[in-house]
Amino acid sequence: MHQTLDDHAGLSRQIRTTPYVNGLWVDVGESGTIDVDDPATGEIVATVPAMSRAQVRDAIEAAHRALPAWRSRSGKDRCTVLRAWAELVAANAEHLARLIALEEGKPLAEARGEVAYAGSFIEWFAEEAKRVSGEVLMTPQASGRIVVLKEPVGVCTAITPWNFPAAMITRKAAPALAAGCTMVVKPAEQTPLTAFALAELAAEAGVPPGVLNVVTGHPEEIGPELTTHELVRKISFTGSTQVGRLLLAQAAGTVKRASMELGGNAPILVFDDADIDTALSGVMAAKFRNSGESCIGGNRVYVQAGIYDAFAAALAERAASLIVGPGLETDSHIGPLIDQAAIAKVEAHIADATAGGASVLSGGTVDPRGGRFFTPTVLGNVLPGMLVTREETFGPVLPLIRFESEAEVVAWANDSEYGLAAYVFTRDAERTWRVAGALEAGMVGINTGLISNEIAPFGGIKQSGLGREGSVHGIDEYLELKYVAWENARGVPLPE
Ligand SMILES: NC(=O)C1=CN([C@@H]2O[C@H](COP(=O)(O)OP(=O)(O)OC[C@H]3O[C@@H](n4cnc5c(N)ncnc54)[C@H](OP(=O)(O)O)[C@@H]3O)[C@@H](O)[C@H]2O)C=CC1
Ligand SMILES: O=C(O)CCCC(=O)O
Repeated sequence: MHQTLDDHAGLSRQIRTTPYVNGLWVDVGESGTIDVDDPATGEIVATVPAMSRAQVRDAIEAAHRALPAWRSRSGKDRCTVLRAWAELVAANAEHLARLIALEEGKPLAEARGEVAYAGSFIEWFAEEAKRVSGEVLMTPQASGRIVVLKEPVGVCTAITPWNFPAAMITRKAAPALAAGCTMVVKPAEQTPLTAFALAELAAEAGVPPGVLNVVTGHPEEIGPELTTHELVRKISFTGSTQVGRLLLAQAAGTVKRASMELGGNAPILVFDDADIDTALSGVMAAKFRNSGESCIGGNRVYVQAGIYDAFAAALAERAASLIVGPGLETDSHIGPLIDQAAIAKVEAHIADATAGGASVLSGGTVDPRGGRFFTPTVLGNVLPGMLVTREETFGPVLPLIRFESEAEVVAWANDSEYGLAAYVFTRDAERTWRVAGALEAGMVGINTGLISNEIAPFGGIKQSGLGREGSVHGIDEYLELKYVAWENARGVPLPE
């Protein structure tokens, strides 16, 4: 089924509004429908089928049937298909960006950046498909060899969030397909249209039926099928730590492999010796990218006492200059938040901080536009332990905490069950490596607030997750090692 959207979205293709299973578009959901809205207006822009658990089981079985043919193709052959997918994503970049801006709400410039980011994972893993290589080792005796093979894990499922509707799919699907696995993806219910569009482009690129499937439905109903079906050998999830824990527990029953990209509470440490302009730009980027709706977004900003007052004033000025507006308006810097629950969370964090003595240096309220628009906010004199320093705010609120010593700030930064990203601004090389080593995080940005790219291993420690995505390591999440011990008959020694 096709559905045409209002012209205001400026989409250049017709959009798909139904799940994609085994090469077919599934028109009817046996569990009703799900509305997709434009967070800028609250208007329903599409209604998509909610599949039943049995329909999702069919998708898993289709992925299982597609596996033998896909895994037996050469890495070079899979590379060609993935490369064609990447090229189609690039060719349809503006359409995809507008779709993302429409259903997720992010500013167009950021949506375009996300499409490029999403495409970079497909291109990267297309290349990696050719480089999957094993090992040949000597046995303890001279008469044998150990051959280590890398084989695809098998059928994988992915559950993805709404905040990066394209990139979180390609960061999982591209390495899975490159490795020879097949996949069933369940996108967030707020952003299924981007997922359908990616599936359509994959099909046009030559990804065979059943190799990449997209299902939609109510998570409590279909989630257990994705995490417990015997044929599924791996689950990959990006989202909240709370849901990640639940999925891990469900998957434990059939001992599946798991990759988990979960919540964060990224600290930003700005030392007196920082280059102030670099630090201001870095903090703004780390905090306000995607309107603060990012797991690696700076959640709490520690500023050393010597520069605190001037830094706070400059940040408040920069935040006040950001333009709030619909993602599809080209001059917007901060789009609407995803839903009313997100607004409520932001308000609760601000209320808790101000009740404890923090001051609002900029913003602090729902934007005059109303709806889901929130004014970029800077809070001063925030104290460690306040809600805004403990929980992921996932919104445009930047809390500033004054610190005196390196030891003190490292202890505060590490006082969290999360360990995803951290940022440090300093010009002292010795401090750089000392602090980067001491921070409990999977990723540390030094003098930068932007750390995401396809080349780097993305992932967290502690309760921020398991495994790494992107980089040369990302494909290993979809490969099993098999070792074959080979002995010469009668133990005849082999030549060196
Ligand atoms: N680490 C990250 O990248 C992200 C972190 N978050 C954090 O989580 C908070 C809440 O956001 P939210 O969107 O609710 O995040 P969730 O973790 O609830 O959602 C992420 C994905 O998990 C799915 N899901 C939710 N519950 C289940 C379930 N029981 N079984 C199977 N799948 C499930 C969602 O489906 P559905 O959409 O259908 O509910 C969605 O596809 C945010 O404020 C933020 O703090 C959110 C998004 C990304
Ligand atoms: O916030 C997230 O859900 C993780 C994606 C962010 C990124 O890759 O930069």
